[in-house]
Amino acid sequence: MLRVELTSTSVVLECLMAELMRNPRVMKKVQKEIGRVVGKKPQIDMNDIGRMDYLKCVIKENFRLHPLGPLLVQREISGNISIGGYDVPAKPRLFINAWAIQREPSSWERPEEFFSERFENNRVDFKGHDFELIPFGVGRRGCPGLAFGPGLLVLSISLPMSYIGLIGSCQMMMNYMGTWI
Ligand code: HEM
Repeated sequence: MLRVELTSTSVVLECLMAELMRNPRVMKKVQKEIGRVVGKKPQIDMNDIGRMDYLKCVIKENFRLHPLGPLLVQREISGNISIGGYDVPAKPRLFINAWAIQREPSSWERPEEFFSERFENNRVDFKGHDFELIPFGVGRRGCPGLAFGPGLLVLSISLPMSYIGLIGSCQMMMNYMGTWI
């Protein structure tokens, strides 16, 4: 199980790296923030993570555009229900399409664009209370890795980037992940 779940974090990280390479404007902003908060310190701590507000927006935007498994959230329906005017009988398995929900134009302006600033001064989070952003699922069967999955991403991105730049960090991360997968 641990092997699989570390793989999930590395897949998300890979998408994040790709988005940073595709969006040099965002990458520069992230590098600047990391430089300001971490500088050349040999270690980063929880206080540093708390101060990287832009990186958090970037991570949220990455979760929005690239949910790990678009149909990973599944539920069995316990009783007859009605959803959006459709009657659904008890028992069938319901696949919740996070990919479509997180690109829904009525919830997100310019949904196809990687625009991290949309999360600045925005209460929407991925903790399972805002149903327009559900990369970790929701409710009792939601992902228990929520507590540290995003933290792992911040650490993985910020440490290598503050020293050796993105390309080097990509290689380093891939090597690092390779030791776990
Ligand atoms: C960025 C990383 C991760 C993402 C995006 C992610 C996403 C998800 C999603 C969407 C689900 C289904 C939730 C639902 O049905 O409501 C899930 C389930 C689960 N995740 Fe994660 N996950 C991540 C990392 C982790 C980590 C690091 C761990 C553990 C160390 C973990 C452990 C689990 C377990 C045990 C379940 C099954 C929960 C259940 O069925 O009750 N995940 N994950």
